Order: sequence, then structure tokens, then C-alpha cells
Amino acid sequence: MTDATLPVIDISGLNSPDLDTRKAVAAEIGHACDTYGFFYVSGHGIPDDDILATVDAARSFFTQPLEKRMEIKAGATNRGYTALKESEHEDGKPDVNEGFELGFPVPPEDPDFDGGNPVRAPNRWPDLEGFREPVEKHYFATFALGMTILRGFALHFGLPEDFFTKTFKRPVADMRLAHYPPQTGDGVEFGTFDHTDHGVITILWQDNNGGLQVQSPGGEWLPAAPIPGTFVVNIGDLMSHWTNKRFRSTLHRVINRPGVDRYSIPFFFNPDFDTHVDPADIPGIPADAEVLEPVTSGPYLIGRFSDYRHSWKEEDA
Ligand SMILES: O=C(O)CCC(=O)C(=O)O
Ligand SMILES: [Fe+2]
Repeated sequence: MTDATLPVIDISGLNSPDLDTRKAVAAEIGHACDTYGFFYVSGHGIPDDDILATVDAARSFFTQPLEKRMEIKAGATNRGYTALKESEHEDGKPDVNEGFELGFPVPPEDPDFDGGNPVRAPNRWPDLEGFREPVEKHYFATFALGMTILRGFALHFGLPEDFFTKTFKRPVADMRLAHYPPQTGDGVEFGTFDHTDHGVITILWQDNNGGLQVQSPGGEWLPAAPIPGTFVVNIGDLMSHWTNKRFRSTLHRVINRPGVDRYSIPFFFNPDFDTHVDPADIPGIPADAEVLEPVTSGPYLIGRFSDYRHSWKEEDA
């Protein structure tokens, strides 16, 4: 696998009224997920100008003084500002990036939030003119793109087209504006250390600076170079589980480059909190394969966040 071979899939056909056209795109997506766990999408219909307006909003947020950013510091919810080196991985290395995160809108009187559910909380917006509108617009545009891709997954497995999307009524779907400052240390600085994503899919917009690397099946780190007009989509652990490991959840990382401020916008697309994720529901498992146990989406994700995020470990956060 090289970045040249990570497929670029034009997904516009998934919106065709013709079932065969939709199935043809679904087959390409299925092949990419079986083989790489990563693919680029083109033909998504999200205008460049809207994306650039979101990146401008991100830049205006991150260039504020730290104390302004900290006014909306995220606690034990993925809402608001996450500071540099907030995440730490197994070998103790921090991630050198900062972020602003928002989720599917939840009103303050939502019973889940009242009940203390940490992944269902109201968004926290900065007091910054011109910020919310483009960011929220990008959130819903990317959300719609995710739903389209999930229809493709369902078609690939011969399931009703709404098999996955029907579990996205009050989803745990978080978008992050990420800022990677220029590398400062002598050695390699990880913007995001080697990891797999936790959820169903991640849809990533990245700027032109590069830095994202994907591990090949042979263990080599290969660049997933920016391609104008595309998003990078990758399979997370929950989707890999749901498909009884037929879809690959692939290791990836970001290496900060000297002298460069990098911006990216990952969208972590996960279903409703109580979604029953049962591999036995998805046809096509070979008769001799062991079928994995079902899991419940929300508790599974919370377990994964708590593994490495400092703020999720602070009792009073
Ligand atoms: O910023 C990127 O390019 C990727 C970030 C990433 O992999 C993540 O946040 O899970
Ligand atoms: Fe990731």
C-alpha cells in the first residue's frame, strides 16, 4: 500500500435513484474497508468555501490568548477546548495538538445530560464573533456525509439501506477542530501518537501541510497525503467489531512538521448511546469463523476515552 494506492472513491453515486449505481459505489467502499480501513472520498458536495470558513474560525479561536481558550476547557465531556498534551498514550508520550470539540446538539434539559451521561452534553461555544455559524454548518454537512457512507456500508453487506443510519437518532458524533503547532523538540514530535480510532468511522478534512501517516499491512508508515477536494475516511474499532473484523481498523498517526501550523477537522461518527452492536447481525461471516460478542456502543466508547484522556480521569472535571 502506498498513498497512491489508497483508493479515492467518488461517492456521488450513493445519491443516485438507481440501485445498481448505489451498489457499485458500495462495492468500492467495501473493498477499501476490507483491504485498508482507509479511503478518500470525492464527490461529497461540500463546498471548499464552507470548509475554508470553518478553518478561518478555527484559526481565530486558536490565536486567542490561552486564558480565553481555557474559558471553555472541556472536562469529562468532549465539549469545548482541549489543551496541548491533553492525551497520552501507552508509552507516556503526549499528543502535541489542541482542539475545539462539539457534538450532536443536546438541550441543557436533556434527561441523559441531567443523568450525568458524559458523552451527551450541551456544546460549549466560545464568545467569539463569526465562530459558531461556519463550524455548526460544517458539522451538519459532515454529518450528512457520514450518513451517506453508512448507507453504502449497508448496501455492501446486503442489508436494508438504513441498517446503520437508523442508530443515529441521538448519536455520539463529535467533531474536532484540531491545531498542530510547529514541531519544537529535537526529536520527532507526535501530533497524534500511533492509534486506532474508537468508533464507527472518522471523516477527516486535513489542510495542505501533510503529516498524517497510515500503517500498511506490512507495518510500514506511509503518508496519507492531502488531496484537494477530498476527505479521508477511516474505520474505527467499533465498526471493525460490528463487522466481525472484516473491516480493518488501521493504525495511524500525525507527525508535526518544523515551522508549520497544521489544521485538521476529524469527525468521529458513532451511533446512539444504547446501540446494540452485534456482529451476528451482519451477513457474510464465514461459517468457520468465530463470531465476536455483542457490545453496547456508549459504554464501549466511554471505556476507550477514559484510557488516555487526562480530563476524563479528573474526578471534578
Ligand atoms: O489530524 C489528523 O490528520 C488525524 C487525527 C487523528 O487521527 C485523530 O484525531 O484521531
Ligand atoms: Fe485517528
